[in-house]
Amino acid sequence: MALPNNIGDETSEVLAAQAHIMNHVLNYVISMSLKCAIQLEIPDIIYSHGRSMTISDLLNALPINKLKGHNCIYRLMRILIHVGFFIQGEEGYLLTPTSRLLLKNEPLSLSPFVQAQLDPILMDLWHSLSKWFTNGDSTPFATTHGKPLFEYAGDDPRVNRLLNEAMGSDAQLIISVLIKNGKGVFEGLKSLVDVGGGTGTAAKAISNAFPELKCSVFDLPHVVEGLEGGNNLSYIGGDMFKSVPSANAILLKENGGKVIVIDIVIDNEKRDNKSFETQMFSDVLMMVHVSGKERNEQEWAKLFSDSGFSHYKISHILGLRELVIPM
Ligand SMILES: C[S@@+](CC[C@H](N)C(=O)[O-])C[C@H]1O[C@@H](n2cnc3c(N)ncnc32)[C@H](O)[C@@H]1O
Repeated sequence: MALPNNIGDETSEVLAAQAHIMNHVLNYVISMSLKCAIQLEIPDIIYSHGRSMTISDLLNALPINKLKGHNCIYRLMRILIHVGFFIQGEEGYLLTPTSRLLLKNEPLSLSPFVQAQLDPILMDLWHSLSKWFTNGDSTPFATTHGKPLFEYAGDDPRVNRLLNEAMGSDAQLIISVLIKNGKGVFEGLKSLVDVGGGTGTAAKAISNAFPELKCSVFDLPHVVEGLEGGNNLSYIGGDMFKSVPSANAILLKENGGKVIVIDIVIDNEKRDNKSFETQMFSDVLMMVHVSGKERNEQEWAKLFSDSGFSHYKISHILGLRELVIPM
């Protein structure tokens, strides 16, 4: 598209297109600034301060080279305030509900999720996405040092911990909402296995809320190695592709045959809203990280019917995730 000579509608269109490109391409500035703030423990420092925190107080409290301080921290905070992670009050910086959800000791903290998503081990996968599309072999994209990401984690304790903590932090909120608002889901169950249940965040919460329910966490051996269960909680290591029929992000399966899926259902009707955008993010993320996908309702329906279920119920009680129960 050549730039027109006279300033008019077409020029505005090109300028708007340029701004559109810049905004989307530079979006990583926000994620990476947030990651930096979390690594410097800025949310925790402001929280511990107990009231608005001036930039001088923040600089004094930060474990940074003071020569790099004032101006750069001010600029880092300015963008994070702009997008709603902090508030600039009259007397200094304050937390928002979003930054509270990033505090280290907050039970529902999403900090581990942020750290993992923005870790080079996951970010690197994106750099070879186009190469994968064009190369001649048929390997699934998501390989890290030649292995699927979750398998590779078995060779690298840092990545194992990073992924397990990230998955757990994401699961904590969802499962507490489900236990609070969807108690009926677990009624009548005697035993339940959380397939791909990570280090057991969800199963632990369920086993505590339902002491009569026997819960097992099933995941790859390196994920559950050394983990100890309790009265009604146990850990089993194995490969779901060998011993359990195909499962998705979180699959809870009772011995009697009830299947409970907590996952995204892509909703094309919501095309113009934010949650559709997040569903798209998640779908492409699944493609790149684990050669997986998010499904729309028709695709879920086909999966269930191919697996021998005649119908299913979708309940919208979990924000971005849905509770999907095939019957
Ligand atoms: C997206 S995470 C979900 C974790 C957990 N459900 C949670 O929400 O915290 C997927 C989980 O599946 C596990 N996984 C991947 N491949 C597996 C396999 N072949 N057999 C068993 N578990 C597997 C991973 O180790 C990981 O813990």
